[in-house]
Amino acid sequence: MTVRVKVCGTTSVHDAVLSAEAGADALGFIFAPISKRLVSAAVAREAGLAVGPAVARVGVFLNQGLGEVLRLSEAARVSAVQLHGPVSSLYVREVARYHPVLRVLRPGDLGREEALEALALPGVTPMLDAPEPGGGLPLDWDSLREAFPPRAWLAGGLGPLNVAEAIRVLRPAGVDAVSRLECQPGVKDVEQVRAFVQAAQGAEKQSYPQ
Ligand SMILES: O=C(O)c1ccccc1N[C@@H]1O[C@H](COP(=O)(O)O)[C@@H](O)[C@H]1O
Repeated sequence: MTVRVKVCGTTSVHDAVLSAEAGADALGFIFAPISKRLVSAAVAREAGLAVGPAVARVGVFLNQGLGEVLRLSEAARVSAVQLHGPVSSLYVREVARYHPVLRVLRPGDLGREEALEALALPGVTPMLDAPEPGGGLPLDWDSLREAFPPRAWLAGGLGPLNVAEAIRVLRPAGVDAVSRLECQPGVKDVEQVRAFVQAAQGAEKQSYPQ
């Protein structure tokens, strides 16, 4: 099994190339207006062209209208969409008609039927994140061992120093991080990005020996 590594909050072509060269499998582009890492569709599109199709480009949205999600995703030419917020399974289904979806859940959502319903839809992959997206706070991984959904990705306060432990405990399909990889909001710290990708890939070799 290969753990996928996503570096989120990309706001420039420079940082996109930096993360791709560090070995990231996916880059996140945040289109939520409240974010300190807000990026335009034009820059995201240019960054995607710079890294090429081997690196996934994920458009990140927080509780935004369906039309806005589809319009920005099309303009930025993303290859997947990440949906945060209390949106309905009908909304997730509609987005998944056009794009592969990472549906973000918080630990408190794991018992909610409406939240879990969306995970059964074709093209929808779960991602577990902390209640405050981009807040840099890790989840309590041990308490999630039983409830962690199959095929799920993990986010929330991950960085070079703790990602290996998170992978060992929960065995996620992918890991995602932003705030611990920056020198300031929206600007990548190259050493942290490299160390994060290496730590995740190294943990994978230990956790899933061939
Ligand atoms: O980072 C943001 O500003 C943000 C805003 C709106 C939606 C999602 C956002 N970021 C996501 O937060 C998680 C993890 O962040 P962190 O590593 O804990 O800082 C990640 O999924 C980002 O895509």
